[in-house]
Amino acid sequence: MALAGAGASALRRARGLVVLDGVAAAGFAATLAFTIDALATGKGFRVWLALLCLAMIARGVMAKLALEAGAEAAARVKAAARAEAVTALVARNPGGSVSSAAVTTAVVEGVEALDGHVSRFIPARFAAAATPLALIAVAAVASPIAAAILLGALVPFIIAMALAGTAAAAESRAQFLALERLSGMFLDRVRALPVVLAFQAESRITRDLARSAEDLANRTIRVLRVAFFSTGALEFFAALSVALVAVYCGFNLLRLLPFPVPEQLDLKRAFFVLALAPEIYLPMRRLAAAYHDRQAAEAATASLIALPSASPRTDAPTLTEPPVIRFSRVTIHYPEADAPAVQQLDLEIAAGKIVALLGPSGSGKTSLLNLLLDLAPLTEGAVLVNGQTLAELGSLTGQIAWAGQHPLIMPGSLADNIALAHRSASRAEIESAAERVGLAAALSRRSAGLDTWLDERGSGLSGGERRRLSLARAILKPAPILLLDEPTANLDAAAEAELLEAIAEAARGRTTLIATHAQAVAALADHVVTLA
Ligand SMILES: Nc1ncnc2c1ncn2[C@@H]1O[C@H](COP(=O)(O)OP(=O)(O)OP(=O)(O)O)[C@@H](O)[C@H]1O
Repeated sequence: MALAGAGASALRRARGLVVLDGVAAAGFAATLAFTIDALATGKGFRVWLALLCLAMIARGVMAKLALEAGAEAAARVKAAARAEAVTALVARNPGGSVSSAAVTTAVVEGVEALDGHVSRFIPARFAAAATPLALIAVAAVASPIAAAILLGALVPFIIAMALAGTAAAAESRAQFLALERLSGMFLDRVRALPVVLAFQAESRITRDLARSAEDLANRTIRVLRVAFFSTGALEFFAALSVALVAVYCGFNLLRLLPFPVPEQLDLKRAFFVLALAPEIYLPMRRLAAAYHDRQAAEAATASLIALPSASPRTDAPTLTEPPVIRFSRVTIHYPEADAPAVQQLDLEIAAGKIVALLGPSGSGKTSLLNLLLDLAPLTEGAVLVNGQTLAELGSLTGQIAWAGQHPLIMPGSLADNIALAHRSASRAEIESAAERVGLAAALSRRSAGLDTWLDERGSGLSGGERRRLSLARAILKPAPILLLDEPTANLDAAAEAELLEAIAEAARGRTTLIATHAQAVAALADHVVTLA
């Protein structure tokens, strides 16, 4: 995912602040050394103490500002990543399929995992690269030998960091995959809850979920174990090098070193080096602490990259009249299928006329409707609207009223669900659409009428009522093209006869394509095409 640019200025600020923090650390060590020296000599003690306090305050302020800048950068990167992932999903390639569980985990947990990487790891990595060597160079001004000890001790520290990082990478990836598996499983089982209950599979599903949850817990513990071990090793080397410097400074001050050295430290220089030593390791310890954030982000990024990407579609210019639609030698071949769903089809729907598609199940009727909705891939040929190809025009979906075979039902009232197709419809328009498709009888049985609450499964609606709801949406939406997919399936002959009038009325003044098995519906058409 190309997230370059998002949060870049906040990140630059965070990096600048961590460098300034290094400068303040040197200032703190210097003022501490001079304060101690002034305490011994009695000269300028108050001035040095005031400067020491100032250095401490400056460090606190800089740490706070760096945290804020890191958090701001992370918030911007996460917002950009989420927007990019959602745009890619909405504009995904027609006919491609993505597991909704993988998408949910990638967009929610995956994007969230970028937080620590941007807010902590990136500034910490910059500080670890820039500060330790600069501070060792500063320490060398006071004591070249202490600086050499600090430099030498950096080597095992860096090796320990690299080893810990490699071990953590594999564990983090495994943990993220376990999380993805558990989220996917949970989402699927919640969706299929009525089926689970109907087949009395609750205990088996509970066991499966418990196993997945335990797997995630075990993998999380392994990640934590690697993190604790690596932190322990790093703290050991940091403490060891500070101790070595302390021993060297102490023995040098007391002139008790068992070997000759070319320098003699005084109290001021010894204190300066001693106060500076922990500061040299601090950025690397912070980096090690933030290393898990990087691993988590890497594991999550793999899932984000796996999401399909497609450039957002442009919308076709608004059609003021029902258009002529022509399918010219159209072939639809789904990427996963062995054979094409539709091959070399020629078909023209005159402006404002109705064409019915008849044909056995699987002959490609729905696929042809889906082609106009950008939901099926155009493998060969062209779809022309008023003589222009869809590729030239852009997406027509905003100008199509559509009643599909499996209407999407959102949690909300029946009225809200009808209005999904046309958000600005008035209550009177919604009521009229519901009545025209014969929902009135169904509504009279429910005390709340159009305000009857539906869950996302549409529980409580019969198959026929779902069809009617779908048709009501298509009737409500003012669009010059109408696509109906099996509008009378699941209805008995009497209900079908009732709906025919509503369909004929809905098609009036629109270019209409109806996929159907019903001869009565086909009889409404100006032209009937039978697919092989
Ligand atoms: N997303 C898809 N990926 C792969 N194959 C698909 C996809 N959608 C449809 N197909 C296949 O394309 C062929 C045509 O399917 P389509 O749904 O268009 O037929 P249909 O005539 O509308 O069938 P029905 O009358 O049962 O609704 C079928 O073999 C189907 O399995």
